[in-house]
Parts: sequence; C-alpha cells; structure tokens
Amino acid sequence: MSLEAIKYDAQSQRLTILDQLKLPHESVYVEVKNAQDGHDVIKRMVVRGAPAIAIVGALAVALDVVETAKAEPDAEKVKQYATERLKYIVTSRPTAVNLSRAATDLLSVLAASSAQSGAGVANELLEFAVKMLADDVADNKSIGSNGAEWISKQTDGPVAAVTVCNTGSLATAGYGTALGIVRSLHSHNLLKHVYALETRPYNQGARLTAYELVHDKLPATLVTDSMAASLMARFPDVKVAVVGADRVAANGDTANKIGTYQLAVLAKFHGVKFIVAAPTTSIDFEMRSGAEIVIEERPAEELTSVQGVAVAAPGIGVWNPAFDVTPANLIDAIVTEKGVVENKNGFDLTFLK
Ligand SMILES: CSC[C@@H](O)[C@@H](O)C(=O)COP(=O)(O)O
Repeated sequence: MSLEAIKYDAQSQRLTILDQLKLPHESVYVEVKNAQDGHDVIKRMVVRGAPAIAIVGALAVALDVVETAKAEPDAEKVKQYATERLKYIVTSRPTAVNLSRAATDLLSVLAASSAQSGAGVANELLEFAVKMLADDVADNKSIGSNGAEWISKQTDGPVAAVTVCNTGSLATAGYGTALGIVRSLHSHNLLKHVYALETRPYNQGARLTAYELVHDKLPATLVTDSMAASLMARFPDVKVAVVGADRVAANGDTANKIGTYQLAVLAKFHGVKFIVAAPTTSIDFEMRSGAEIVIEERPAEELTSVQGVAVAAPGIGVWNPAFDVTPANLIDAIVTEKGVVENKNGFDLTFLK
C-alpha cells in the first residue's frame, strides 16, 4: 500500500493528515476542519513539503467555507469570508510558493463564481481544492518518468543517487517529486542505490525519506549531511543528486531545504549531475532571481534539541534558516511534469508558464 500524507473522504467531507511529527514511530492521522486547523498543522510542520501544504491549506479553507455557508446564505458574504481565510492561511509558512499560488487560484475561483448562494460558492472552492489532490499525484508521476528518462540519457546503465530532505509521498499528494524520480528509476531497473541525507536540523531525511524508502523496499542508505562530500568522492557510481523545490525563481535559482545549496556545490566539484524536480506550480515567474525569495527562519529549539532531547549547550545563540537558495548555475536540469529544462548557459523556463 502506498503512503498517504493527505486523506480526503468526499462522502463525509472529512480531511485527515498523517502527523509527520510522530513519524517514523507512530502512524497517526489528525483531522483538519477549518483554516485555523490548517494554519496550525502547516506552521507546526505536522504536514510539510511544498505541494502537501498547498493542498492541505486549500482543502482546510474550502471546508471552513463549506461549514460557514451552512449558516450564511449570502454569496457575497461567503466570498468575503473565504477571501479573508485565504489571506490568513498563506501566513503559515512563507518560502514555498505553492501555498500562495493555491490561494491566488482560489481567489480567482471566487472572482469567477456566479453562484447565487453561499453554499454554491463554497462548493466551487471545495471542488477546486479536491482536484488539486488528484492533479498532484498525476503531475508527480510525470515528473518521475521525465526525470528518469533524462537521467538514463546522461548516464550509462543504473546509477546511484543522493537526495536531501523529504520530497516523497509524505511531501505531496503521493509518489513525490525528487523521490518520484528515484521511484521511477527503480521501477525501470535504473537505480543502483539511493543515499538519503539526514537533513539536519529537522531530520526529514532520517525520519521521513528513510521511512518511505524502507516502506517501498528500495536499496537505500542513510548518511549525515556532513558525509555528502565523502560519499561522492568514495562512490563514483553516485552520478546524480535529485532535490525538490519550494520556489524556483524565473532564472532557475531554487529555494529548497537548507543543505541543498551545499549539496549542489559538492555535486559540481565531483562532476555529479544536479537535478531539481518540481511541479510547475513551484515556479514563481514574478521573482526574477533567488535573491528575492523570503527564507523562513524556524525556532531555535529545532536546532538545539532533537525530538525534545536537548543536544546543544544551553544559552548558545542559534541561526535556523529552513531553506537556502541554490544558484541556477549549479543546477543541470529542472524536471517538471511538462518536461525537462536543461541549463544552457542559464534556464529559459518561459514555456512552462
Ligand atoms: C516535494 S517537497 C519539495 C520541498 O518542499 C522539500 O524539498 C522541502 O524543502 C520541504 O521542506 P519542509 O520544511 O520539510 O516543508
């Protein structure tokens, strides 16, 4: 059975999400009923990963509006309420563009709606949000096959890959982006091995990617972030680094989990191909370069302790940026559901608009 981070039951209109703070030890689903719940689970990283937070945010607002519309028949008032909830949900986490793009799309649904009742407006929002869930899985499968095909053309036979953070089923509606490419390589017998970086400070690699790789029985090894250089130097069959994205600027600069940039520097040094995998919803054409991307800073405790156990000397100052920006010139290819864009003295992403 495939892992499901987000479950939506259309009959009961019930949204539940897998509590990623409890993984890999416990598999517990929590219900998200409204925008307040959605904001809370996104901010606390009960759900995380750019596509997953966009879907949960959209569904949370839609369900909130459905509930509100049961007592509010006026379509205009429901539209006002939905607008305010959408503005609120995007304040939960700033770096991934997918959530604010989903909010913009839902605002367009509101603007275009000719529904005469509050319930009519609410149902249009819900329909859109539910469709995001299905579309994401289909997009990830395309990213997976596009990426695997591109890699197979660059290399000779099966490869070992290295990845950072968690970009799999747990970060999306299913299958994953960078981890989708790993899954696709494996299904075509093109994967020798995958190395997952632990991804300090929040350990998405050790807790979540490792969980997915064990679940799917892929040939995989966990390493600390500080082992990446030695890994590339010692194992020449590591031919590709595949990573996800939280926001790709128009020039290809890519914000992703902290540690991605140093992996890209190491890949360049060792002649390892560096590939960003992302749905086109992660591309922000309004941002000309990565310099404009707002990087979320997380609480100090995520660094000074591991799952509640203190590991740092009390009183030490902490800098804890959740993401970094990899300059486009370190990226060989950006793989999307619409195709692969190669770095040809820069990226021309315009056809993905
Ligand atoms: C398909 S997930 C892409 C990115 O969102 C992922 O690589 C990442 O950086 C996730 O960060 P997180 O802080 O765990 O939400």
